[in-house]
Amino acid sequence: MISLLLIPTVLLLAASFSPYFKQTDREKIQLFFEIAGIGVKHNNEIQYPSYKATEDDDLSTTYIFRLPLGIPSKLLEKIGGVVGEGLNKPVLIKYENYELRIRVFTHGLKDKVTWCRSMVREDSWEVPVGQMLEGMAYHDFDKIPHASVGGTTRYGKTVFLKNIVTNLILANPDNVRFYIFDLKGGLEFSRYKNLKQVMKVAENTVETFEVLEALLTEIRKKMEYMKHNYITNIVESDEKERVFILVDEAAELCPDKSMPKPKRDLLGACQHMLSEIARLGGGLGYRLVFCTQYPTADTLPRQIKQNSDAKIGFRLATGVASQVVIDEDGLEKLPSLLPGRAIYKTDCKHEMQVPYISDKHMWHVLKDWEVTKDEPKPVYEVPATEQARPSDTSFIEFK
Ligand SMILES: Nc1ncnc2c1ncn2[C@@H]1O[C@H](COP(=O)(O)OP(=O)(O)OP(=O)(O)O)[C@@H](O)[C@H]1O
Repeated sequence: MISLLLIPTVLLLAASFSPYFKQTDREKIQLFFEIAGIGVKHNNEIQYPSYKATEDDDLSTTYIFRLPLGIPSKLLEKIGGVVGEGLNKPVLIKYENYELRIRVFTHGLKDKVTWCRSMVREDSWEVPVGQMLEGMAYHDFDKIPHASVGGTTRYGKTVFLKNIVTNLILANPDNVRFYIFDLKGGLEFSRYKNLKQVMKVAENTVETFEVLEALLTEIRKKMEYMKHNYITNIVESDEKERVFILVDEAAELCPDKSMPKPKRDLLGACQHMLSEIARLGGGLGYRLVFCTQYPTADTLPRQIKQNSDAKIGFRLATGVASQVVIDEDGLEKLPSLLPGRAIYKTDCKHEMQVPYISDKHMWHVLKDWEVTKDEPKPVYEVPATEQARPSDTSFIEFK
């Protein structure tokens, strides 16, 4: 029989401060198991996780316990909360093959992490998304092409996008292209027009429609080109170019019943084209980052969300809004008045502090890429020299 007596936090805290409790973290953890009933009852005897070993590193101490047979994962999920609250320290829990690892960190997340050049990973499509307890987390756009981002106004979405642009330009100056949809009137990204790697900054819905239409045509041509050359995914080919489509304030593209029909149709078409880009573009080298401060089923279309295997959420007002962005509660519990604090979710979930880059710092590192421009680059054309190469072994063949 399994026994779980979940005890109030106050009891854990009382235990922590009791005179009988001047013990090491390891001994306290062992006691928390007993107080919280984290164990398995077998033949009238409760078996708790038993201590095996301790490992130290610069950031933390990890206590390793052997788990009793038959302990349910639901019970293990609670250990992080129980031990974290009891020790009043940040902890991370891992369990596998009846081994439980409780990593107790010396420090919590920093309130601010300043971006620096050493965070750039040259020649890669990896971008630093945030400082976790364990170190910096990188998002690899070649592994997960699309990301959706949600968060209340002034909590760091635009800074996050600027972080992406800066890192990618420094990492791949000759191979990255950007299309930026700055639907808050071009306030934030207007100067980016002058960057060599930025093809277009669309500042209103009409421009957005035109650019998306051209992009979709380009994507379809590229699809034909790749089919022609037996390339199934750009990542497995010699093609180096990647195209980033950044949308800042997707809610501006949301049709509303109160709008005149032509405007509704225009916005509906924009949303549809973005969904198509999310659906078709990943394998072809197009990466979509879609941000909104008003996450609802209307502002974050289903197809875009389903194709975004990375979700980044800043603080939101309610659990319902959090569900829209990261498919679970949690963003409403992030600290208020702390911009840059986010949850990054792929196949697992981490809380982190997004690196902050000021405009001044950013333009200092990007100044070499500011150019005078005449015309935007044409849409993708199949190069005359690049015809079918069925014998080229670096490409994957359709069977
Ligand atoms: N990662 C960060 N670390 C520290 N401070 C940050 C961070 N990101 C943003 N900030 C602070 O918060 C302010 C607002 O950030 P930002 O413009 O990115 O918000 P936003 O979510 O895009 O807001 P809106 O939706 O209104 O455009 C910044 O000017 C900066 O002072």
